[in-house]
Amino acid sequence: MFSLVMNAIFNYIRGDEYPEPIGSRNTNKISHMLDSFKKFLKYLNKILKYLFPSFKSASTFLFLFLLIDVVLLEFIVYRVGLFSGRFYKVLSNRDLDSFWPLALTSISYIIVNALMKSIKDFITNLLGIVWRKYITFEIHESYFMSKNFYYLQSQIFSENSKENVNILVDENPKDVTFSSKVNNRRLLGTNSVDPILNDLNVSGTNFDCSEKLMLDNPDQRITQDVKSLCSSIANIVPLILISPFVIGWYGYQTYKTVGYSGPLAVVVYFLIWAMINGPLTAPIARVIYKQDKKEGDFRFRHMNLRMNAESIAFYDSNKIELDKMNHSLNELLNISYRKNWKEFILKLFINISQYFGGILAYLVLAIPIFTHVYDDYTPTDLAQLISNYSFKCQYLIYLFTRLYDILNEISSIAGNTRRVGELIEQMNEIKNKSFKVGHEIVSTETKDKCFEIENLTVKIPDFNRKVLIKNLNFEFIKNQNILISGRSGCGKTSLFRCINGLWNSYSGKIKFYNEPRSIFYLPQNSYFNSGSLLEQIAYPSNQILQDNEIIKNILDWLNLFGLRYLLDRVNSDLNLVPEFNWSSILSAGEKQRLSFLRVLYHKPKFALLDEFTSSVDQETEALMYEYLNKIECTFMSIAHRDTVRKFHQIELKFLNDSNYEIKSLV
Ligand SMILES: Nc1ncnc2c1ncn2[C@@H]1O[C@H](COP(=O)(O)OP(=O)(O)OP(=O)(O)O)[C@@H](O)[C@H]1O
Repeated sequence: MFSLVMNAIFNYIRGDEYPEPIGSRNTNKISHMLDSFKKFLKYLNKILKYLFPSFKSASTFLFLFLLIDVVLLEFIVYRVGLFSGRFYKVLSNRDLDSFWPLALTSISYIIVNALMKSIKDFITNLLGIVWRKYITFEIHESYFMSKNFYYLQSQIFSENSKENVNILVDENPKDVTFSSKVNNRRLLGTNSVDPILNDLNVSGTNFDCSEKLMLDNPDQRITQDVKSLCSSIANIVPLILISPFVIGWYGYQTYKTVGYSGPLAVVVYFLIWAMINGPLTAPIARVIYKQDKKEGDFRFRHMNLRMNAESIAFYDSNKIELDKMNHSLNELLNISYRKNWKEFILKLFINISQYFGGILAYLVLAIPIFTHVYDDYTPTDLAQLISNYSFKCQYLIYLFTRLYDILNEISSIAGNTRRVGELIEQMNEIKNKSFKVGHEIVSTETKDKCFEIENLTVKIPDFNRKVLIKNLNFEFIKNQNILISGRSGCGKTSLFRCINGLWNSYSGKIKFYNEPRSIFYLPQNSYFNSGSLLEQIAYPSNQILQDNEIIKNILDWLNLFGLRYLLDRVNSDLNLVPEFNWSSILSAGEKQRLSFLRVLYHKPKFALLDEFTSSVDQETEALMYEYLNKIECTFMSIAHRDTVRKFHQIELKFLNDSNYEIKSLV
């Protein structure tokens, strides 16, 4: 038993089923094992809290009920197993008086047995569903909180300490070390990127570039890994808990019949079985992990094709996509073939051992029978003894192999625990560490000022930390619309990311004089979710105003911006939820026009607009800008066309070498 437990734990600890992390090959194996085991316990502890939120939770009751059912089921199985022996005796003796009661009792037991087994399966599945609900709801809560879904899927590196909080939204600078280093350099007149990065490294408050906030397939972890983790735990934990007692009981029963040789033969048989089975199973666990990963990649490719079907069709790049898709499929199939071969050898061995296990009881019993131990038994009693012993012996073998399977399943549970645990931990890190920036509002009477930017130096939050914008100073105030221009890739959207709080890879101050969340953003890529036309316009608000005036305005805007025909698609019902996906039926310009209605709907005082007219004609573009003025919205807009300059009072232009210029347009 000990070797079994050790084998299962070792399987997990040595990390065979996971690809070895780069750079870890030369590290001390023992400490790596201990480290992995500690991690496993840490993640398990976290997950157990989700599984049993309280003593009174539904999952606690279900689990206890399941445990009771499993114990009773073992008792019934034992009783049912002894019926054949009793039938042997009754039939050999031609004892009709005992036959009918025995037949009725056995039928009743069999019905109860079937009922208990079905209840066990039912509760196990129910528990799996309840646990999945608990974990997934909790994960969703964190995944959608603090924009975790964005950080987990973007190539963004975290920062390693609170000292790195570079956003300064009030009057008291917090990032003294970092800011002062940068400022000193600037005072000395050093403007190149390297000295700033060197300063970062020696100051001890550097970014932790080894810690990337990207996990592979977070969607797979939430949708699949959680599901299989919950059902595996529901399946095996009750069995693990009762197995030692049931094995002890059957071991004792075989001992009572034939002495030590009974349980000893089973243990020896099982140890040989485990020694061969172990090396055959471990490589399969490795392959399963890789296969899961390849399944995720393959599914992602199909999803990607679905999302970008039109672009790919326009490029006429079917061949490239087909090659890539088939390449991904081939990788998956190759692993599946390998797994199948490995399973063939394992199953061959399992089948041989199962049949051998079937005759083991008779081989063991042959010894006392041929050495005349049971000479005083009548043939009928001997037949009953052989039947009973054969059942007990075979069931004991079954219990050992079941325990072995359970322990092997632990490595799959450990794998899923790790994947789900990593996700939970990563999300907590984003929440607790300094990754997300908390915006504060500077208390002031000047409500006409939206924010003020002081000495802002923005870096790309990747490994290289390239500086995009250096020492930027400006303020965004009412009725002073700002045009942001500059060559592609110079950092225009990145400035919005910093203001929004998506990136905190910057130094300097962003002082808000209005609630930061009241600023309305129109991102470069229009986004539409499923739902009614009204929901698309009211997005991102989920409390939709339905009064007559608003509806009338919406109908006017749809008319004005050439989107009236969209009403035909929803039977003139703004609240109708259509079958189609808005993103796939709208043209790029229509998407921009429909997104723009969101600004009109929300009427924000301040808005940040990222190339929101790049796909519409100039006439409509002018109308859109005029409407912004009409609703008295002050905006900063990123745009490339000269024709929009007249709608702005200030231009912030990004130049080469992270420099910029600000000029008046009036
Ligand atoms: N998550 C990211 N990880 C690494 N680099 C990034 C990331 N997001 C943006 N970048 C890089 O940052 C630079 C600035 O990007 P940004 O989106 O701000 O450009 P932009 O000026 O808005 O360009 P465009 O006019 O083409 O939209 C680009 O070189 C881009 O590749």
